[in-house]
Formats: sequence, structure tokens, C-alpha cells
Amino acid sequence: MTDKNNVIALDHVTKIYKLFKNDKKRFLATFIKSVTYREKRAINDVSFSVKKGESVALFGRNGAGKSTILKMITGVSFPTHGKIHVKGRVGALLELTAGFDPEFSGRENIYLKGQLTGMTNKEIEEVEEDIVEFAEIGEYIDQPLRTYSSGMKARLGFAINVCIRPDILIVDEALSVGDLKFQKKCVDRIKKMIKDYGTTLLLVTHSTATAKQFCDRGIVLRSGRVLYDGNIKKAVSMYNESLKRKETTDLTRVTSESENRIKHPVEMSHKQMIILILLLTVLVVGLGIVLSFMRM
Ligand SMILES: Nc1ncnc2c1ncn2[C@@H]1O[C@H](COP(=O)(O)OP(=O)(O)OP(=O)(O)O)[C@@H](O)[C@H]1O
Repeated sequence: MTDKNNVIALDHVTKIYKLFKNDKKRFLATFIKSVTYREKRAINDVSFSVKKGESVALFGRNGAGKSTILKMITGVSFPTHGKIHVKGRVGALLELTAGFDPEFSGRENIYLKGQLTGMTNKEIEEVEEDIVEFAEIGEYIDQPLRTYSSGMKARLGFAINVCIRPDILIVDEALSVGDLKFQKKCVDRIKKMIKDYGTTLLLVTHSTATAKQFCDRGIVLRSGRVLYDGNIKKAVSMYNESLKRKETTDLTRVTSESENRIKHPVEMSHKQMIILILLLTVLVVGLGIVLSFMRM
């Protein structure tokens, strides 16, 4: 990161998804390089940086690439080309219930999520009661998560992410958690984090009013590229304009494999990884048995 005030920096980032004809092909691609696939360039040579304490809104029509960028910043996904630098602890209000264990109680899940973000047990202990109080799920906090309603799970997810005192808060349309009273509490909390702790905010929303409420800067994406980056008012009007315009570019342009083959290895899912490990184990055990027979 060249500027030391930057906490997020995207440097010529491109994300290409591989589109396989079916799951069988996707699985085979793990082992066989020649399996055919098409490509979707979801993010195309995007560069921008965000300074500590800045609040930035990310706009774009459906499929413009907003979630893909957020996923790469939170480390859930990786760029195909280019680099992403992130400095500090990230609180992500994306899939609020991701990473929860349904058999663990709410309280145990607080520790699970906290540890996943790299916090020590002592640090989690310090914010535990704040989280319990913010989530407002009463005595259910000590019950297994599988007994929670989806709203309760989302509230706990929200509470954890805002109470762990993140340096960077990433919000993707997550301000509609719970009832109106809870929503107001969430908005107030985020404002307090920005004002009192200098938290950096990256907000994805289709509500331009919400964006104006929090952000001074807006980035408008179009077909995976940055269309505008600057003042929030101008960004909002650019975004509104882009909504009126009939999209002429093909948002889901897919290039043929021969045109544009990705050089780095196929990303494996957990399931594929387990099957691969099992196959290797069977192979090693089989070889061991054959060798021991040969020695006899
Ligand atoms: N895992 C994936 N595999 C293949 N294509 C994908 C994948 N995830 C996203 N895409 C494609 O990448 C493009 C960008 O998707 P993304 O979810 O980032 O858009 P978005 O701006 O967040 O849209 P929305 O406002 O609808 O949430 C879309 O065309 C989408 O179909």
C-alpha cells in the first residue's frame, strides 16, 4: 500500500469466474486441465483506494460487480489478476449468519466468530456483554443457534460484527435487519463507530438516501468497471442516470475458453477437496498393501 493512510487498496483487480456446463465438469476440472469452461469477467481492471475514516458507497446495477468486490476485500474470494491490500480488522455485514455453528449456543458462536477474525479470547470477553446486549435475544443467548429464528440469527451476526470494533466495516444491504427499532439502533451504532472510533465504512446499497446519509464519496460500477469515483452527490446522479439507460453492453459477457484461458489452478470447493483427500488416502493405502504383498 503506497499511501500509509489507505486501509483498502485495489490495484488493477480483475475477477474472472469460470462457468462450467454442469457440476460434473466443475468437479472433473479439479483433476483434468482440458475440461472446457467459459469465462465471466465480473471485475475488469478496477483500481481504487479508501483512506482510514472514509465512508464510501458502492453503487451499480444488478450484476455490476459490487458483491464480488466486497467478497475479495473480506478475503472470501480472490482476484484473478491484480492485488488487494486491506489494513486492520474487518467487520463484514454481508452474509450475517455465515460461519455460525447451529449446535453451538449464541454465546459460543460469539467466541467462534471472534476467533475467526483473529481476536484473542480476552478481547472477545471484553466485548461479549456488549454483543449480548446489542443483539437483544434474551436468554436464548445460551441456547443452541438451531433454536433461533432467522431474524435472531441475523441480529446476533450484526451485533458481533459491529461490537468487535472493526477498523473497516463492510455493509452490503444489511441495514434492514430486524424491526424498525432495531434498524434505527444499527444505523445509530454505525454512525457512532464512524464518528467516535474513526471506522472506515464501505457501503453497498441501492438506496441513494441511505448512501447520502453515511457517505461523502461514491463509486459507481458498470459491467465490472469503475464508471465514476468522487463526490457522493455526483455519484448518486450518475447512478440514477445509469438506471434510466438501457444497458447495451452484455453484463454477462462470456468469453470462450480458447479466447481467454485462465492460467492459475481451479479453485476447489470443500467437497471436492475432501473427495480428493479420500482418493489420495485410498491410493496410498492401496499402494502400501501391494508393496507389503510384494515383500512377502
Ligand atoms: N460464483 C460465481 N460464478 C459465476 N459468476 C458469478 C459468480 N458470482 C457472481 N457472478 C457474476 O458476476 C457478476 C457480478 O456479480 P455480483 O454479485 O458481484 O454483482 P452485484 O453488483 O453485487 O449485483 P447485485 O446488485 O444483484 O447483488 C454477475 O454477472 C454475476 O452473475
